[in-house]
Amino acid sequence: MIPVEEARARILAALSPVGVETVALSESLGRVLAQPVTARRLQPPKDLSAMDGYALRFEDIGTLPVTLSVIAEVPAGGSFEETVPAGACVRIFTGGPLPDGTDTIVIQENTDADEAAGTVTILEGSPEGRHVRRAGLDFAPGDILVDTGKRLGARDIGLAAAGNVPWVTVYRKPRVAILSTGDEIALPGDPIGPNQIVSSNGPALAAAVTAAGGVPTLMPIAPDDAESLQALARNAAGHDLLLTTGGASVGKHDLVGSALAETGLELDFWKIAMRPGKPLMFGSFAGMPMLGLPGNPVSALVCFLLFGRPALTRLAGASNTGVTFTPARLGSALPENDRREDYLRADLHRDESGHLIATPTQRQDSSMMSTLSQAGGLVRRLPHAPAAEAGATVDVLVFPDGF
Ligand SMILES: Nc1nc2c(c(=O)[nH]1)N[C@H]1C(S)=C(S)[C@@H](COP(=O)(O)OP(=O)(O)OC[C@H]3O[C@@H](n4cnc5c(N)ncnc54)[C@H](O)[C@@H]3O)O[C@H]1N2
Ligand code: MOO
Repeated sequence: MIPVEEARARILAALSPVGVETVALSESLGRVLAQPVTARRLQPPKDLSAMDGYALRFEDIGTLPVTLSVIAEVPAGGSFEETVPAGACVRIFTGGPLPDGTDTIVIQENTDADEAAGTVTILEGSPEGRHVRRAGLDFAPGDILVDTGKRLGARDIGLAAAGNVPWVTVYRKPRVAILSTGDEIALPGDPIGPNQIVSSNGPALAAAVTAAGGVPTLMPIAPDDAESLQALARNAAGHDLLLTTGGASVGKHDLVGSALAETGLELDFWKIAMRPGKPLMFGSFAGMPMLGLPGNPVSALVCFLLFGRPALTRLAGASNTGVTFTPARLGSALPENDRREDYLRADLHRDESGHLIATPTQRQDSSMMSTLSQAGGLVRRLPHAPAAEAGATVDVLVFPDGF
């Protein structure tokens, strides 16, 4: 059994990002940048007014009140191409470019306009340069707006758009084959015998892959015979990752490791010091990295979260392949831990003072999907962690969106 951190490091070390493609910015949400987005314009393109008011020469408002003639009107997108002389100003609106000669904005609330006379009286002044957004305040042509390895969110898409970038080069989405194994497994909705189990692993993993930015292929369920298993696994060739579930343990019917080894599986490791998830295996098969998840549904999904998701992140070219933990206070006491690293399903809530409280579920059986679905995250207990009282600080892996 190898430690959890070592298992993840070995998986990540064996993977490299998939190829790239260029997509319209409007289609790029959640995609990972393979080339930086660089600005194609100066933003703002000119010195602009940040307020509705009057653009004037600061030197004209040394003594107040003062009446200036209003010689033009400049809305956002408009312009006044002449130089504003001393004693004059222009009516300007938020986003309007400052004409030459002006350097300061006085907001309209601090003025008294006489439209018939074409004048405005400045009642209250502004410091020099007030309410002016300088050209290039946000960015200049050639500036890197969003860097390689970032998963694009709405804010990044807005920034790229502001930089006049309509296309972006991103990694293509990793393709993941999902092969559930076991004679007892049936697909949801299929005719089902009294001793059969409905495959929760396939649909759950497909959803988890999609939520993590991959494209899942649900393969047919492999029965517990070596030949069918080998044939179905070979059919997955061409995917960027093969996920299997079940058949990973030591029982007579646990064939995944042995059957695939006969047809070229090169195993990197099998068995990790973790609960749930001990029989996890990792290797390469038919040119694909292969992650063999345990059959127990909670074990399969927890292993996906801790190893499959970082693997997908690496394949997708994203830089944040780590697993992030949040400190929380234990809602109930825990006994000391043995040599396996534990991941306990836990209810998460905030107390009146805003502290995150994590209360491990009473029953942690790795077949129980109900407790996994109801939990908010996993409490991590390191190997040999001492007994902990309620209120002690623990690390929690909060379930990500879509998981
Ligand atoms: N003697 C030992 N027995 C077991 C050990 C061990 O170390 N020594 N490890 C246990 C642990 S821990 C786990 S986890 C399981 C993992 O076993 P397998 O990966 O071989 O999984 P299976 O035996 O095929 O199935 C286990 C369990 O999960 C159900 N299952 C399988 N596939 C699905 C699916 N697609 N959807 C829903 N449920 C599924 C299956 O019916 C079994 O009940 O081994 C322990 N045993
Ligand atoms: O590690 Mo198994 O995953 O405990 O059920």
